[in-house]
Amino acid sequence: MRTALTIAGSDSSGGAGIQADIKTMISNGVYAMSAITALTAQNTTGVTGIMEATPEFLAEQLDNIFTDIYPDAVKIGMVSSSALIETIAKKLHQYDAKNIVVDPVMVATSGAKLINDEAIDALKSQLLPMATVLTPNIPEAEVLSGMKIETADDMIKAAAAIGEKYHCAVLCKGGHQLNDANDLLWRDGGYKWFQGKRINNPNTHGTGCTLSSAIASNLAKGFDLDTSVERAKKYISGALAAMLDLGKGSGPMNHGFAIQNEFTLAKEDN
Ligand SMILES: Nc1ncnc2c1ncn2[C@@H]1O[C@H](COP(=O)(O)OP(=O)(O)OP(=O)(O)O)[C@@H](O)[C@H]1O
Ligand SMILES: Cc1ncc(CO)c(N)n1
Repeated sequence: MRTALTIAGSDSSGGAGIQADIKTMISNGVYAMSAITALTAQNTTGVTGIMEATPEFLAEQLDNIFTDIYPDAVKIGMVSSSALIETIAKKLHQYDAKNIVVDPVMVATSGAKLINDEAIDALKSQLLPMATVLTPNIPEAEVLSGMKIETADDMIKAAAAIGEKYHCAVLCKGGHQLNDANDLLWRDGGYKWFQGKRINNPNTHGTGCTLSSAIASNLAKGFDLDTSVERAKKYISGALAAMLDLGKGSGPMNHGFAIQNEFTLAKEDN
């Protein structure tokens, strides 16, 4: 079985972060591992607290993972401080990690800030150059490119500027802001649109985490980047279309839609 690692923050409400990543990885057929950068106390209405891991303890988690079950792909999500970013960059270099998907998490769906300002420079200088693919939404692409994004053409320009600067592929997500469910992949000097059918579901907590983990899972399985993005879009569309409705805010998706079949008896039990 292929293996994938998420390096991210825990979401106590289970819809985003580490929990979304692990659910996504299982559903996409890979073995999931995690190195936790921070605990968050949050639910669908907001984040009330963040407790960071120490850089030493994050390093220890990564040492245990890489020296035993080597991950075929790595997804990086919420990393709130420059010390944690430096630790991740050092360890991924040391273990020659492959297929690195960086989701430059800055703000939660609920609006809470998940990265310190000082960490954005470290993210740019240390993590982006290691990425196989980077998955910013529009506000994140604006911060990383320094450009305002108002049109689909601006998405192409910003993705190209980021990709050329940091030598990585860039998937700029139209998401809820601009282009409905159409995402732009820039790589190797060219670009391609991935058209998604917009699903009328207000419950989008953790969509960014889920998409990046689905891409990592498919890269781990040996699919090329275009195919991995295609398959990840199909997975997230299915999870949104399952129309789970939990919580008082923007709720989580049903990550398990693809594996809730007659063998799990999940449908009969609910
Ligand atoms: N209503 C929707 N219908 C179909 N696809 C959607 C919808 N909303 C988002 N997506 C898709 O979900 C994926 C994640 O994109 P999104 O822009 O929501 O990420 P994000 O803003 O980083 O998420 P988060 O709020 O978790 O940080 C993208 O492929 C996007 O096109
Ligand atoms: C831990 C965590 N990571 C990422 C996000 C972004 O949705 C979130 N809400 N929580």
